[in-house]
Amino acid sequence: MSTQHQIMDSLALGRLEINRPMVNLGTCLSGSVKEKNAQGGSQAAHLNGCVPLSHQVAGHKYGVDKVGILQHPDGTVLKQLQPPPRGPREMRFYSKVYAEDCGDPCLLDLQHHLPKYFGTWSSPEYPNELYLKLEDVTRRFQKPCIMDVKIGQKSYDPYASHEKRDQQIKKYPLMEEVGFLLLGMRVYKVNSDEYHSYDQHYGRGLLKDTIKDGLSKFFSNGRSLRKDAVAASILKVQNILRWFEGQSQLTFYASSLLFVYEGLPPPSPEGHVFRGPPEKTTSAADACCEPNEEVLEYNNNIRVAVPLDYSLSTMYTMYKKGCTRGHHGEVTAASDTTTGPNPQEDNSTWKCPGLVPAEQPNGNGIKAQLEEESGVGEGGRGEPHPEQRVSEVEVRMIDFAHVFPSESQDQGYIYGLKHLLEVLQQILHQ
Ligand SMILES: Nc1ncnc2c1ncn2[C@@H]1O[C@H](COP(=O)(O)OP(=O)(O)OP(=O)(O)O)[C@@H](O)[C@H]1O
Ligand SMILES: O=P(O)(O)O[C@@H]1[C@H](O)[C@H](O)[C@@H](OP(=O)(O)O)[C@H](OP(=O)(O)O)[C@H]1O
Repeated sequence: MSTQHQIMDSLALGRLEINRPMVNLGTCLSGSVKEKNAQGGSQAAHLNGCVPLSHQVAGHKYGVDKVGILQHPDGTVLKQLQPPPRGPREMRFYSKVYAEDCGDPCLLDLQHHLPKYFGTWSSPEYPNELYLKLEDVTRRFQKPCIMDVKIGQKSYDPYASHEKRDQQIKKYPLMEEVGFLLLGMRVYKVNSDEYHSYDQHYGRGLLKDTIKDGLSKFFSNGRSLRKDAVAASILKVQNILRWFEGQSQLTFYASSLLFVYEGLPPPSPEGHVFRGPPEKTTSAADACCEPNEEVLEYNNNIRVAVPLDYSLSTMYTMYKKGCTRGHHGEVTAASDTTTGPNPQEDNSTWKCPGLVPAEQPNGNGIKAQLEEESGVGEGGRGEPHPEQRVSEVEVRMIDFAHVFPSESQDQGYIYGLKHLLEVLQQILHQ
């Protein structure tokens, strides 16, 4: 039996091993940084029940013999640990933030902006090949529109070789000035029922004066500019900025924000929701123009009864009024059931790493846990209750292969966030 089949087999039998991560971020983050070296190749192309992440919009460096990121039907993704030092560093970052005994309010607050972490996973056949088991941020969306934006003025860390530094600078010389880079996106077009994909080259081609238009493609569904999604994204990014302005213990390089919003249009007055035929995808080098798009202002999914002449600022204010201040002072949509769990309210379920209770060795409990929190019932991608639809935007921080301890604010990341917010505001008010 091939190794791949062995892994598939063990998954089918539910023989998953959830490993308790080694929690020692301090050592890892401050430890010596070795050059990236090759890890033993992974033989698994598909793990049973898992599929390669169809919506992966960035991060294709794994090569042919690597699994990369897999989507599990329980509402999680498995991210293969990258070769050292990146993979272990990312693992220890998650382990620290989600540590069971974590009492640091700053890190507890950070959990709200990250995918939930369920520890590491490996197959019995390949116990040395580790995967990070993470919440699939797109899981509750029917037609997820996804964008990956790398944040910061430097996309290389202080330990990077000259070669690596040059490689990164050459890829996007404007990083220092712009503070962010669009790595990729996938946009659902309601008029054609297709996804348009934009790869890293699209983002690298954006200059200062074209960034706004470049970014607004993410919110253009072929029929309208989704200002509701822009406004909701702004609120989420502002929360992240607030977190960064309040912390001086971590510095992030080459880390991303993952944006997701529901691409399906809101239900018709009769309550019908257009789901469209099965997905089609086009690569959209040529899909950058949206002729005759009108700017409609509608809530993503809730039908908001508003007079036609409502100004955008009124809409935006209305949107904001649907928001409350969360437990940690963060702003969340009133019906937002998707932000991370409040560890102080629920000590039993989300107590940090290792995370998957022993009695759920195949991780099946994760699905129920995620569903319970998102209010999505059996099927995972079912129709959410109308009241939940206002919050159907996610902005989460991902990719922590280059996170280091610090003693000052992360100015590079803050700069990037502020500029990104400026551009989003411009899109909102255009
Ligand atoms: N938790 C998640 N939920 C849903 N999708 C995810 C999640 N994490 C990652 N992805 C998808 O996978 C892509 C790559 O993720 P990530 O940046 O973590 O991988 P990477 O291999 O480290 O990438 P890079 O080569 O850019 O460093 C993202 O752009 C996104 O499309
Ligand atoms: O967008 P591309 O062209 O795929 O470029 C990759 C991207 O910048 C990754 O973020 C980076 O990994 P890190 O962020 O972890 O450095 C990787 O470095 P690598 O070539 O050294 O793997 C680059 O190749």
